[in-house]
Amino acid sequence: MSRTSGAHTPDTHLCVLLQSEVVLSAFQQHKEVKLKSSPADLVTETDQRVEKILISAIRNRYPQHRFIGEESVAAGEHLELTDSPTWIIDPIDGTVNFVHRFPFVAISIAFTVNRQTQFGIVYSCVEDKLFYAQRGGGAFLNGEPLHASGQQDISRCVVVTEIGAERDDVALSTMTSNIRRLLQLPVHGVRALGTAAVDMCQVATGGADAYYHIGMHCWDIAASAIIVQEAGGVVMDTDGSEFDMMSRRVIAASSAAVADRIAQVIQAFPCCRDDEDNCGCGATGVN
Ligand SMILES: O=P(O)(O)OC(CO)CO
Ligand SMILES: [Mg+2]
Ligand SMILES: [Mg+2]
Repeated sequence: MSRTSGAHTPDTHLCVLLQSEVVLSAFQQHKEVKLKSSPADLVTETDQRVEKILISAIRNRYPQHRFIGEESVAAGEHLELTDSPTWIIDPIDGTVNFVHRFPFVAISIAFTVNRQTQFGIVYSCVEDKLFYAQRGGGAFLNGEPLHASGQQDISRCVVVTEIGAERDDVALSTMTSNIRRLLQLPVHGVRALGTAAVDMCQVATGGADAYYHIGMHCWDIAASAIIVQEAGGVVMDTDGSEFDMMSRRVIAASSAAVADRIAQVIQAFPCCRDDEDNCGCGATGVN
């Protein structure tokens, strides 16, 4: 990468580790909680603060770069992924966990050029686990190489998913029936940690064999998607097509066989793309 469009993971690691101190020091404290799109979509002052500090630190160093940040978008900023160098930031992935002190919360940062992710960093703050991957350079956890399990047989898989923040009937019945369909295959188990970024990183470690979800946003999944790919896993859309971080649909798996099988089994529900304001499907674009 060139000096002007490029950015380097060590700089960003440092930035993320510094901000994790902010997250950890607030973790045990009482938090003022506000609702966003649903009673289960929460934001705290720490989410907003961490995002502001990260963007200002990165902008200082790379003034030409663009940003897509969860809390900036929630505050009304237009969400658009262009060919320009862009940082996609989730300041706290797992805000519900953070509010309840359930110990899985992460800072997630992806960097894209020409809409292609160049590197991704997920720092699981309480666990003190730094996951990262650079395109073509492999995936690592605290400096040690990561490898997906390579499992090919869906009936021997641990599958991770999330309940999500949607509470409408169609989303809830589709989500629960998808879990039921997988359990009936059967799979070995279905898990949910409350943070999509850390869920997907479990696939990169081989601790889980697959993750799927409909309704996450680009900031939840962009960094962990490249971490899964660089660990030898497969990332695709839930309809079996190529992964598109704006589609809000993702399967991350240990192998193409497992990803394909999950795509065959699960059903989708209407969900506006991240980069489409009014798609007309009746579901909200930002939640
Ligand atoms: O806590 P956040 O950033 O809203 O993300 C959630 C999405 O439901 C977990 O991945
Ligand atoms: Mg998130
Ligand atoms: Mg968040």
